[in-house]
Amino acid sequence: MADGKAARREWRVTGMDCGACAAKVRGAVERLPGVAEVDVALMSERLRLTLNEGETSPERIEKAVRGIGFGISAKGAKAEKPKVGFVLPDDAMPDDDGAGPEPRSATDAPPEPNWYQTAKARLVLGSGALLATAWASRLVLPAEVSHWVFVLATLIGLIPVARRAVAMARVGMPFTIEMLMTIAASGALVIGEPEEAALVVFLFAVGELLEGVSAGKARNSIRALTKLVPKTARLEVGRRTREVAAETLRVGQIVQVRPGDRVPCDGKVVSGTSGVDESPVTGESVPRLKEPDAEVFAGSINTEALLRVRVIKAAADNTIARIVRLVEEAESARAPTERFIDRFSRIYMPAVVGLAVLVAVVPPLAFGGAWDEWVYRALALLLIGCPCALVISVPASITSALSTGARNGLLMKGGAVIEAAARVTHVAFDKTGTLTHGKPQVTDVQTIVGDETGLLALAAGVESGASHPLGQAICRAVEARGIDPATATQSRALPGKGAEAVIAGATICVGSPRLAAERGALSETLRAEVETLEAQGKTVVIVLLDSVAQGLIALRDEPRADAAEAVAQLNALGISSVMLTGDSSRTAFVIAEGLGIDHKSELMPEDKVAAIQSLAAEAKVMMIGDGINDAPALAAAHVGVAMGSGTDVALETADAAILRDRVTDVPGQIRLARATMGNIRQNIAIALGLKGAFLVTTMLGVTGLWIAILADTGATVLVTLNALRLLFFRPNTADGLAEPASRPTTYSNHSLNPRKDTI
Ligand SMILES: Nc1ncnc2c1ncn2[C@@H]1O[C@H](COP(=O)(O)OP(=O)(O)OP(=O)(O)O)[C@@H](O)[C@H]1O
Ligand SMILES: [Zn+2]
Repeated sequence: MADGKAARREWRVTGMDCGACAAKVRGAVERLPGVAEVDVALMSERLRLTLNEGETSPERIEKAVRGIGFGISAKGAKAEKPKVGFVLPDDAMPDDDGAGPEPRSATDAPPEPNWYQTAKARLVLGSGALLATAWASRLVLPAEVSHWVFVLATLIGLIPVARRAVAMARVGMPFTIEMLMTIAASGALVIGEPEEAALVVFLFAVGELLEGVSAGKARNSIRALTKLVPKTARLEVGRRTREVAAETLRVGQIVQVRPGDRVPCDGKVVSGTSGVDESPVTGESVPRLKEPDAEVFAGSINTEALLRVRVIKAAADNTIARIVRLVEEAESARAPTERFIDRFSRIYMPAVVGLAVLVAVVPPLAFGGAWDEWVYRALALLLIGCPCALVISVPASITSALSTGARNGLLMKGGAVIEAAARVTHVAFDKTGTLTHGKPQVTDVQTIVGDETGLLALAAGVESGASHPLGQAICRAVEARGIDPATATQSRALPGKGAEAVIAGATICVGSPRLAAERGALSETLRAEVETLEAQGKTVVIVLLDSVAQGLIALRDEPRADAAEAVAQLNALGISSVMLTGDSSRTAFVIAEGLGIDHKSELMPEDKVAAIQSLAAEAKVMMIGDGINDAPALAAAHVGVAMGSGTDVALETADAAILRDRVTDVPGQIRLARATMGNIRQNIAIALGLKGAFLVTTMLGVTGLWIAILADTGATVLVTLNALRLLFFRPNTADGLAEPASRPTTYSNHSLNPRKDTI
């Protein structure tokens, strides 16, 4: 076994355009001894692995990656350029990382170079120019001379490809696209078809270039987000302000944001009131009113008045940086379909090579066919076998979808999550903070023993410091009435039931009617009172002193304005929804009726997990919660979605997140996922369809070599363009790109909450 210690290492890898490239990088290093947990991220151009340096040196890793044609540099060093071919002297390579040291994180990685500045573009231009020269030479020069110009054009395009093919064969990947190309083009030279060979090589280079364009587009549209954070900030120093680099801001410092400026950091408003447009972070373009104590995000725009903001996050941890990092990481999490296609191409490529050998050899030997003709057809078959379009079909769509999602405040952690979300049949909502605002208001106070002030002081004493929304609401109401909370000791939460503390030697408990009943404190009159309030959709808590009811407090948490609309939209998508709550069944019933949703009530926290598990056993379940209290339930669902505004959301705990406080983003996310899967299906159909058609025409001898590669390049173009359509998908309009809109079905809509149209 390994001696020495294994350490996690990270490099930046340049020149990767598609899933196939990433797979090559992975393949090249995976087989080296002492290498484990290889993770290649295409969008963030990152290679991470665990390395036992006793067995393989970091230099060996770098050499392996360079050998197959990519640039690699250890994090912290200057990135180096991918080596593509000898047409391109090193100094002609795009200087894509500017001067200076490697950026600290992926989020401030250099901008994507324009497609025409890339090495691949130069290769296309170079071999295209030679091809044109060769054609022109045919008009003026003798045939033998122009023959050699075509040979030269072929070699110039082919040599870099062949070198990569050999390097990959040496690390155990003999059946690559590059190898197919190399065999086909050199075979064409051997049988005396240099013109076709040159054209094939040229078209292949065009195809590679186009892949790069698609990857760059999606990468850019994510990175554009980080550009929204201003470079400088107006830092308060004493009574003056000084312009400093936004990156250097430290937590606790105060910055001034003038109207029209972008906020330079995640922070808390210290003074000033102004509308702030948060669209870069949440996708929500209606400005939000920010008052002292409100949180603001880096990148949002102050629209009205001067705000003074205290920095609460360092630049690298601000919400926008976290979103970009998440999306970049999501992109390296591969979808099941993608893995299937990988496996498929692994069988498919050797199969194509085998078939090509048979086609070349069997007809001439067995049936006396002409060698020339059948070798030619075999070479064409090799090119048809080129799985470029197929290989990029899934990642191209997923990358576009992740990008569109991020711009609309919908985050999904990778292809697997998108696939699962597209298949969801049931959505379970947590009630508090998800379907409702999560800010309950005290509506009624009734006493049994003593007066209202005394009752509220006891309740607030127990709840002070409580994190439960009901507890906080009680404290707020008590403070608003100018009542001092009683001094409590030994406070503790009774999860799913209430809270308890000791006040003046007595045990005071604030909790659900069920808890009161368990302690034998729920009299008939009290029960009737509770039922009346619950029938109005209110949550009732009872204050107990040593198990004797002192009175009750009723609170009401308003459903979000678009909650009913969201349920209706889910219905229209053919998805059933259910509300899960710890609240009493009567309260839950009233609220659920208003929203047109099923419900399960009086659930203890562990019951919620069990409810999800039993649902998940027979259906595809998405669970929506706040991501903090609901982490176990979110984890039990097929897709766990955290919902909340910006920094509130526990982005890291869920599979997906919704950054706006909009319930209708739940159907929006499902629509985006379905559109993405539809797009992927179209791409696979395009790729395989074109291959199939040209397989037939090639075998019949109707089409030849360059048509075969043109079909592959053409399919790559179509697949790329089709995937880019997803960048324009609007998740919140019912008629998506790929999925037909269906009529909203009617649902029962009772008294309490008439459905409001918010769209
Ligand atoms: N701190 C508390 N103070 C008073 N009552 C509480 C407290 N915590 C829980 N309860 C009581 O227990 C019930 C269930 O609480 P739980 O936290 O499981 O659900 P919830 O968060 O209120 O609602 P949901 O399940 O919809 O998010 C509440 O309705 C309330 O009656
Ligand atoms: Zn590629």
